[in-house]
Amino acid sequence: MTKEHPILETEGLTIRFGGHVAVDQVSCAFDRGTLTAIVGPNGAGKTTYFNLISGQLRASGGTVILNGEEITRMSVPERTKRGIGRAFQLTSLFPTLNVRENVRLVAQAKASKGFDMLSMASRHVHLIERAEHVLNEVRLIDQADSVVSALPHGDQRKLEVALLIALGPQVLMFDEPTAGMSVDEVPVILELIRKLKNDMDRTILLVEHKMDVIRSLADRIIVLHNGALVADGDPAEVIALPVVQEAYLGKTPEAA
Ligand SMILES: Nc1ncnc2c1ncn2[C@@H]1O[C@H](COP(=O)(O)OP(=O)(O)OP(=O)(O)O)[C@@H](O)[C@H]1O
Repeated sequence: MTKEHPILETEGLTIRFGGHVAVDQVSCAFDRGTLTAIVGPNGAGKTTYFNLISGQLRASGGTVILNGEEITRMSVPERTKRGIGRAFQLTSLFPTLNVRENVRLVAQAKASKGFDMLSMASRHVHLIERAEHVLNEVRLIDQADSVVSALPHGDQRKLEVALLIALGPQVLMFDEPTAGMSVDEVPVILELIRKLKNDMDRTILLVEHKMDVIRSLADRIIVLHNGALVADGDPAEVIALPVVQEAYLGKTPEAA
């Protein structure tokens, strides 16, 4: 069997802010059905690298390729349409609407291409069913009638994941998904990401500082430092690298 081409690639991806090179010639390929954690010290360029992939920032140089198509100069909506989904873009889409309506609206936006083929009524039923399915998947069904702005923080984060799933992206990007969560909320989000990962069609990129989260989820770790890719490989091997332990995570191997 021939190997599939990577779903996502960056080639020499670079961005400069004035004289500062925040992402420096990063070349990396991501295979379908994998979860890659992106680690590195504060200011290493992780979020900027995400912004270049999702389209919030335009590259100074290099390319971003999705499914063999160059998307480097496309807008965020164009990239979203092609299959790049990023959790934070969807936060509190319509804070005054309830949870179910928020998910339905995203499902509707996703399905809008087929508008002429379905009657309004059957289409509406289908979208409601799709919303219910997604809310079951993220265990938010009991909050389906709650107004988003009144949801507890943990449930808002679950809704972000629900909106992402409703969008049906091929590449799912999470930037510190457990940041600011209480200890009992963290396992719920991790379990959701694990479930997404087990669906082989989904490719996940995760920026994360917590090593226990990375250990439990990642198939691969890449390390950025001063904007450059300095390590890439199997989690156990990358975590054990002295350079990661000492310089990037500030811990001894025993403590990490
Ligand atoms: N819009 C911008 N204008 C100028 N400098 C920027 C901009 N965005 C990011 N930077 C700089 O680029 C570098 C990389 O920042 P980035 O936020 O990507 O790091 P990070 O690895 O995500 O850090 P953290 O772990 O703290 O979130 C930093 O030096 C930051 O100050």
